Amino acid sequence: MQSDCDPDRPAHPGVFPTREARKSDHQPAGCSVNFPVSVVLPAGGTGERTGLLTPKQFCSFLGRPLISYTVQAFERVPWIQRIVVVVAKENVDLMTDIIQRFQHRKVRVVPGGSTRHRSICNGVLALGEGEEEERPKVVIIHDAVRPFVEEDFLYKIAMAAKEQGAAGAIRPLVSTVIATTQEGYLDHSLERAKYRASEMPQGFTYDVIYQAYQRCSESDFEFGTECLHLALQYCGTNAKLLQGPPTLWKVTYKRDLAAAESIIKETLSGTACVITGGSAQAVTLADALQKAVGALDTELDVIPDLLGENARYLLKESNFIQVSVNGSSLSEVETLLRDLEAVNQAVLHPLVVIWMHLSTSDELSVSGRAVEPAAIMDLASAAKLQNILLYGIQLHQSKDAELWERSVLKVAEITSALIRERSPALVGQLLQA
Ligand SMILES: Nc1ccn([C@@H]2O[C@H](COP(=O)(O)OP(=O)(O)OP(=O)(O)O)[C@@H](O)[C@H]2O)c(=O)n1
Ligand SMILES: O=P(O)(O)OC[C@@H](O)[C@@H](O)[C@@H](O)CO
Repeated sequence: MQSDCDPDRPAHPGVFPTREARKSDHQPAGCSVNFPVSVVLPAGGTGERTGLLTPKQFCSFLGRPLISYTVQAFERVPWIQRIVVVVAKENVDLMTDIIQRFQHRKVRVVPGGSTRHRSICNGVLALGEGEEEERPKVVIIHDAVRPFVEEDFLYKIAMAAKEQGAAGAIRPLVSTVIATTQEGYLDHSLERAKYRASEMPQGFTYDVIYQAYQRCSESDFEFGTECLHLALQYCGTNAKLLQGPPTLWKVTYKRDLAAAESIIKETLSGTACVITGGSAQAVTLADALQKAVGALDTELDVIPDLLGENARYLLKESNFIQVSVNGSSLSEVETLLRDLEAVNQAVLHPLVVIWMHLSTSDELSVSGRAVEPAAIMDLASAAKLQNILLYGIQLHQSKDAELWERSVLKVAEITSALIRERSPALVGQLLQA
């Protein structure tokens, strides 16, 4: 086996799923892959261009580092067997902790190198360390700071890489590329229509990318930024280029972190389920809410309970609205919280639970509060420990149609904001609509 790309790279013991474990992975319709595919996620950089001390791949969004979102995007693809994450030596333990904390599978951590190519090379070598038959047919290489990648495009890249030996994602150029003189003047500009931006993911047959790194120069390792070029230059393999979706962008500058957080929050706030308990007034509120919140980009499913068929919502939903009518008991939402804790779905991101208290009798509207705020605050503090964000909204069902409509619109606005922002600051608050 050739010497390391980074001579002082210590092999990091990793555990890959056994062949038997792999066979259990089903393959979704439309993406049937009949050859082994592994992934290398270069994550060994320092993220200088963000201006932050924390490398961008470890910056947290909703309590989880960016790299964990990227790993999740790959580990949920059933035809991907192994994921090698390449991090700076000083971050190997941190990455190992992230894998354990967020219960990532199929992942091995490998120390990176002083440049991106050296890191990627270390990852490729790690994939070749097992028996020959354990080696992947195709290696997908993907910057760890590009978290928004979907299975269907990965499938296209993997299939093209198997056919051609190499494949890469491209996107149209936004700005024109120009060459400058030594003195900082325009030398010439390139005809933008003839060029494309090279993005990730890229795919290679294992032999091509392995040989490319065997044969490339020190200058390639030190200054290169393009694996497709290495495949062409050193293996004569001309990559198939596939136009990817706009979501393949790379987190590079500080503003990109804010953009990534906004997309993550948007992804989590698309749907919610309203549990009515079967009460007629709750159903009336839920139906009105469904129309109002729908207009605010969150789709609501209205269900009476989480029993039988409806239990599936516990496993697929990130946002829950428990409607309670009159009474001051929190028992229904306490039951919901217990059900959510039992399915342990809040490992990867915080769940939102909104307790919506609808008072329909006039005397309660006079007192203004049917529930002691301290009660919901205590419950919310306990739920927060399970990464569940509990909020309260109180509203009164007015007999005045206009007033009722205004209340429902206000509840819809508050509900959408709570689901979208997932703000820790409002946890346990009993908001009045
Ligand atoms: N020695 C290096 C340098 C970069 N990368 C990884 O390659 C990907 C793309 O590189 P880039 O966006 O340039 O990341 P950084 O090098 O961290 O950014 P900067 O240039 O701003 O420091 C990132 O996931 C980065 O962690 C790596 O694995 N090893
Ligand atoms: O140069 P950086 O390390 O910022 O990013 C790496 C990019 O060059 C690379 O991801 C794509 O251009 C495809 O090779």
